[in-house]
Amino acid sequence: MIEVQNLTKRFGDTAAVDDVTFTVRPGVVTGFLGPNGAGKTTTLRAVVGLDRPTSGTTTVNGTRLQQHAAPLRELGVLLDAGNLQPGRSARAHLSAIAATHGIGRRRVDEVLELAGIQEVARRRAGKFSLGMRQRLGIAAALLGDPQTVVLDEPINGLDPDGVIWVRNLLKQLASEGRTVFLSSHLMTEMSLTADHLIVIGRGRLIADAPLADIMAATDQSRVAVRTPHASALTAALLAHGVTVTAVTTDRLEVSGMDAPAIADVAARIGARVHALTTHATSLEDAYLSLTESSVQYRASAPTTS
Ligand SMILES: Nc1ncnc2c1ncn2[C@@H]1O[C@H](COP(=O)(O)OP(=O)(O)OP(=O)(O)O)[C@@H](O)[C@H]1O
Repeated sequence: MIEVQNLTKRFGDTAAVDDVTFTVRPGVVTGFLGPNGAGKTTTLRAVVGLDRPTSGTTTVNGTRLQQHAAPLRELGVLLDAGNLQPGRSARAHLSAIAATHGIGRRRVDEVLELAGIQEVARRRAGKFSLGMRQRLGIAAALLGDPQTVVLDEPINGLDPDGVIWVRNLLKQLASEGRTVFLSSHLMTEMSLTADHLIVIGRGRLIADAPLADIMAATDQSRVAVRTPHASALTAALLAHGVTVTAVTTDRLEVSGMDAPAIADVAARIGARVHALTTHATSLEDAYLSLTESSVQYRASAPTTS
């Protein structure tokens, strides 16, 4: 369990994190989302003891991290996969970390195998691809068989196999009753992996809820309609109070009514329909609507000439 209580972290005049309180519970995968500069890394650095908060507290498994006798056994961390000595082999890297906690060679072999890098264990980590470094970083995070894991962007640079591996690994860790907290900018992957989401923007908490609730609260599902009778169907649909957008002369986008109901309206007025395609709300839609007012760095829309 991770408990963040009234966490504030200032850098000069900037409040990178501003009075944030949340709990990350065991047994589920919790995703941490927010626009660039929202304060995610600052929060994670405070949680893992790398930064001292300006005010507020963070605890891991009920205790301040500094007070744990063997922190690696409590908390596994992946914050910066590039942070390793390039001349060392993967095995030497893990062995050096293991030695600080009296963790034996057998566990080093176990995590090398778990991360799928035992074949390259003797190669210099400096020669590793980003994906292999990520795997090595995750192996290091799991060395102490920790009850809680914190991973910042763990799927960066991974190939599709690697992405699926991380997804299954995190779900497995959660199903064993561990606390799993990860940040990622990759919405589709987050929606496939996380059960619960914590969202921050401009240093403040925006949402702390199950993924399903966040998706349900932003029902932006829409139906694409292909019809040679677009104007007659538009008029009939508008009479039902739904929103209709003409995409091309024979394509409409409808929100506020599901596909069967649209088909019924079309049948009643004798409008032929060639295709009806439902686009469900994506986590990206839900996320954008949640963070709309808290995006600090938004690119302006491209202009068309
Ligand atoms: N060491 C630092 N010194 C000064 N300002 C900092 C420092 N670290 C972070 N900040 C500022 O704090 C704010 C939050 O940054 P943070 O890196 O925590 O955001 P983030 O959500 O992790 O962003 P990203 O998604 O881009 O990684 C930003 O305005 C950033 O410029």
